[in-house]
Amino acid sequence: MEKFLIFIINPKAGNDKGERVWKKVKKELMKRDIMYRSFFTQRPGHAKDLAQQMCHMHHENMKGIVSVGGDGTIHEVINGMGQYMNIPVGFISAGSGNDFARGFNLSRSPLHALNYILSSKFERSRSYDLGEFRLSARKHKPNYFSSSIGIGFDGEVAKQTNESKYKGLLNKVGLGSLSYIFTLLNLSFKYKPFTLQIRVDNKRYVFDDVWLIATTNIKYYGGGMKICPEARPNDGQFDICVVHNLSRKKLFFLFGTVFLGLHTKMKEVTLLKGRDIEVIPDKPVTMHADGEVIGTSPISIKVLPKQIKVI
Ligand SMILES: Nc1ncnc2c1ncn2[C@@H]1O[C@H](COP(=O)(O)OP(=O)(O)OP(=O)(O)O)[C@@H](O)[C@H]1O
Repeated sequence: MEKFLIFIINPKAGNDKGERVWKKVKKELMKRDIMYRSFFTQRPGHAKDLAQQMCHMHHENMKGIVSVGGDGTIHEVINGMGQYMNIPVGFISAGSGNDFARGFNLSRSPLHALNYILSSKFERSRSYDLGEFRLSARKHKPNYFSSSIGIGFDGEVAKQTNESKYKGLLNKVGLGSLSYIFTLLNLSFKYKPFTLQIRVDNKRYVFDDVWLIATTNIKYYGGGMKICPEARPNDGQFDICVVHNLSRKKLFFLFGTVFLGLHTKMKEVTLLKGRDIEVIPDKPVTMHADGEVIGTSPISIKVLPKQIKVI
């Protein structure tokens, strides 16, 4: 039996861009007479279930599994793959942020990315590091992330935006990204920083007045911010950025400089590197993994070197 590609499409990604991107991709696949199967997600969490079912049923007949959507969709696909992480994954950008494409050096143009996927030798896909995390310090079963985990201010921005009424309204008029800026501005006057204990490999640190901690596999974050400019997805470790003792005025300065990675020069920014990380704030703070809200701290994070294959 000829091997085929599986596409998992989030039609709602990028304010319905997923559906539009898929139409173009499908046309190209038909034109080139490519063997594939495709599935649309119908709800949050569905991409994970689909990936799990497809890997279970077709792992022997599959060339690869391609996620069409944003960072949240590929996050779910990877979490559904479980024991089948040896199956190569592809990514066609249709989200609003698409840091996965930036960080893994993939084209953000859907048709270029498709072209690249179709011409690649799947068995020779490169292996990259993957993140494993457990909530409540090692008691929970592991979940995975490919790009980053954000703890604190940005976790709260993600949570409050998703719960807001204005996100839906702005999405309808194609201005969904503005909803994050609204929440960010609002929270920047209200957010209460916290004290943090963090263990990175065998070293322990304490930081006061912490706004956020980002643990990243790639340098990009939140739609192109260079939060950890030295992060590489194949170096066997994570880069960590702790923002602490920051005045509210300087918070805006940080947002102005982070897209170029120049925030790292600020004395309020500490950068660390490590493989095995435990984060314990003095109160529960909201966290996201690859932009998806995952709950509240504490959390333990571990690098799984060369664990995923990216087409
Ligand atoms: N059919 C659906 N209806 C509503 N939400 C969905 C559906 N399918 C998936 N989702 C959810 O859509 C959310 C957003 O997806 P995704 O992150 O891929 O796009 P995005 O937010 O536009 O992009 P990015 O994360 O790159 O900014 C995810 O949380 C996912 O669970």
